[in-house]
Amino acid sequence: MAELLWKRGTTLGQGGFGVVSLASTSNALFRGVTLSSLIALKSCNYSASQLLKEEVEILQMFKHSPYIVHCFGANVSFEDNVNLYNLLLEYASGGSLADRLQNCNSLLEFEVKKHTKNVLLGLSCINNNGIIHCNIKPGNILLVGTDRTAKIADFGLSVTLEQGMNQKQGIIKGTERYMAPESVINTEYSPQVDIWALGCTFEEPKFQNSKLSNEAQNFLEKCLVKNPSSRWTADMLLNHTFLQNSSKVANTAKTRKKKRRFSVPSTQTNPEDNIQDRPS
Ligand SMILES: Nc1ncnc2c1ncn2[C@@H]1O[C@H](COP(=O)(O)OP(=O)(O)OP(=O)(O)O)[C@@H](O)[C@H]1O
Repeated sequence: MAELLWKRGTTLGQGGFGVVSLASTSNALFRGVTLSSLIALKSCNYSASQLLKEEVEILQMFKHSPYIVHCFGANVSFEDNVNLYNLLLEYASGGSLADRLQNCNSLLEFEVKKHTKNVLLGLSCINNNGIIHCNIKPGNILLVGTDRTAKIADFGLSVTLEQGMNQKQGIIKGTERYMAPESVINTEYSPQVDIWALGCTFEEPKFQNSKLSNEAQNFLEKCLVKNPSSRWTADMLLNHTFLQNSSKVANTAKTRKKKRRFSVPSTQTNPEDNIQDRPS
């Protein structure tokens, strides 16, 4: 099978499990997919590549979802006398939602609506296929293409439903400020932890603030229900009134220059804030 040829460029960022770099490719078409000339490489030392190998397997499951970052496979390179394991990913030219928030402090409600809808479509696909992401946060929502489509990335902490059910061994996964109460208190993991994290992603610190529309406020309340069995699922939230007619609202909002904004909690960038396999 044809190899995807690439040349490593500048570093885009550093995560808990590897370094992400920009790379240029020479293949215009790869395994039936038309490539842009740029991809992203998530690389780590080959000897510590188990988590990236698991991540590539999960990403391959979702290669047909437009709301999950596309993975072109993985390969090994020898650079500066080190064997590196590389995940070949679709490049998000818009950066992450965390970058977007850092640059603007708050988002117009129509933009929140658009991103929320896309993330929920991705989560519905993930959760209905038996996977729990476990690390939904602004830094793991990437904005791809000129239309800045929000896509879910970084499956480094993901588990299957079965693994989630058997997680009750004092093992905590996730990024603290986005972790659902049941996972912090009882190390309980179900698809509902992703919904809590989504709520935290778009929650305003002053949640009662009248700047939010009633629909937006009600939507967040459904995400942030303490009891996971009463928390709404991704499919239920996709039918919430907040997300209805989102493109129409986007146009109206644009033309009338509505000033309804979501400010979002400052995002954390310290990889040590990520908790992985930490005994409680
Ligand atoms: N496909 C991509 N295109 C563009 N930038 C990316 C891509 N994947 C990751 N990045 C950027 O690289 C940085 C590191 O990403 P990575 O997923 O490794 O870690 P993280 O989510 O920041 O941290 P952690 O792994 O600790 O949760 C992030 O800032 C992210 O925005």
